[in-house]
Amino acid sequence: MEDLKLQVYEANMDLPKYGLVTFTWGNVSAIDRKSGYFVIKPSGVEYEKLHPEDMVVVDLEGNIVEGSLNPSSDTPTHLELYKAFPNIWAVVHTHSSWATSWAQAGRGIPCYGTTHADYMYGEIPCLRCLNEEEINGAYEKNTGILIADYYKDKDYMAVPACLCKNHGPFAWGKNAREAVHHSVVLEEVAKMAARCEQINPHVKPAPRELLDKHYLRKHGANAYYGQKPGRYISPILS
Ligand SMILES: O=C(CO)[C@@H](O)[C@H](O)COP(=O)(O)O
Repeated sequence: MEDLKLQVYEANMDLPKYGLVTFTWGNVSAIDRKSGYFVIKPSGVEYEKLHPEDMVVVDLEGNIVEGSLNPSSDTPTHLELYKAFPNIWAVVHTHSSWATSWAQAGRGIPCYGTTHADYMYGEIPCLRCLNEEEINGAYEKNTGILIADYYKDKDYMAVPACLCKNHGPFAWGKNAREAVHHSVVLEEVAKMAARCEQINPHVKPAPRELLDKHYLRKHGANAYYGQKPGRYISPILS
């Protein structure tokens, strides 16, 4: 687990490096699928005071397996995503300001150009706000269940990120580095899309041919994790 702790530490340190976090508003985790243990940033620890040995190891029941600090408050959300998405190995949550602005506005981010299309096969969805019972219950767990439920009939790697209304963005990937990369892409396309709509309020999403051209040439319809041909269900095709 020491290697995974170092990977997760480095990925967490990339959050301030890429301007995705203010104070401690973000966390990265990654899972060892053999043991079912995942490593996550400790709660409330400033990045500049963070060390690899501070990372917390948690099992898929939510028990702390290793570590003296409390795991991120978002641990239950990460946990639900690892249970629901067997082909992911890392999760990132931030409050990056452009993506969080779309989340607060309750809007998904349309694909307006090839920057978006290269990584996300269509609109980045904004999921509904949790209801009163979900908010007053196990909020973070319910956030993970909401995301898992949205993607249950979709290819969660075709659009490896989403927005949770009145909260913020979550992203995932095949390792911590890729999950952070998706978070950076998300924040950049959120910024571009907001400005695009300011410049031209009547702007339309990019044509489907452009989306297909850019996404599929990079990822292919079944590029991810050996998915069976014909099984491919993208968020916008289902
Ligand atoms: O979404 C939230 C709070 O609204 C959290 O993501 C915090 O922004 C980070 O919490 P820790 O990881 O430090 O517990």
